[in-house]
Amino acid sequence: MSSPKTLVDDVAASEPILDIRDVTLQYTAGHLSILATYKVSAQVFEADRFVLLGPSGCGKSSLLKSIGGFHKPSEGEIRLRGRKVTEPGPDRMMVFQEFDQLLPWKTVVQNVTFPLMESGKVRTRKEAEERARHYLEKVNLTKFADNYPHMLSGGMKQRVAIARGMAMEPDILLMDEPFAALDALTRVKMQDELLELWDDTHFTVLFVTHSIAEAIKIGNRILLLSPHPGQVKAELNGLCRADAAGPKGKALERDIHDMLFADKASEEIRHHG
Ligand SMILES: Nc1ncnc2c1ncn2[C@@H]1O[C@H](COP(=O)(O)OP(=O)(O)OP(=O)(O)O)[C@@H](O)[C@H]1O
Repeated sequence: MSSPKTLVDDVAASEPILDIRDVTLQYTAGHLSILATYKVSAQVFEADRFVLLGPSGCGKSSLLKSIGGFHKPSEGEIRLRGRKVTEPGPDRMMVFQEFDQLLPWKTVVQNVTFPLMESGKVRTRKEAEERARHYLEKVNLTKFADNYPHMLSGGMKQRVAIARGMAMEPDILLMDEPFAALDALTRVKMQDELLELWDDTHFTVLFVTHSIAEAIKIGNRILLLSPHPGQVKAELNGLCRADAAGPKGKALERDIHDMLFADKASEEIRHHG
């Protein structure tokens, strides 16, 4: 009789969509060289809700920019479906924290159709419009399709950005603290909506946050990065959504907090000891 399959077997059996291999990211400012991440490795698989979690300045945004093709690693490489990432492309769509990521002179639906037409993802304007309206419906914005961005709340603008990203049907959606600038209630609502959207379409998403609670709520996997320069501290797999809001979620939150700040605590002990 064969032994039961484990999560590890499943992960090993499938090819990763995104393969981050020993990625070191560096900036140069004058004579100064700033290390943002050091030898970070991770693999993201189809339909993962993969969260990059770490304190401010640990290089989360830098890593996302590098995956987006905007920043070349000084060491290591990033592969998307086996191809080395060297430049931006429509196979990786980004959603940022800022509310000004929409084109203010275009309506909501035009903001979604614009990259579809520009990238040649669809052939006709009609096809682009149909696809845009389909995704706007998914984020509950049908009624606002013909409004301009300045007529929308922050949460609604983020929904448009999500619809725009999803309409491109990318290999992976890259989200850089997309809800961080929202008020607490809207943030919770948007997290719930994102999960509902995932239940509906099972898209692959890489989600950056520095909120432990948000990471636990959103992710089925979490990559924990150490403070600056970001290095992999731990990888948490097989997280269960049903546990996130209960006592198991709270215990995990405490464990993650301890893991993230263990170095700081031991440093403080060294300093004061
Ligand atoms: N364009 C840049 N030029 C020089 N240094 C930069 C640049 N962008 C980021 N850095 C530095 O790289 C390090 C990582 O920054 P990054 O913004 O990637 O971190 P982060 O984890 O996303 O932080 P936060 O959560 O605050 O957004 C920081 O020390 C930052 O000062």
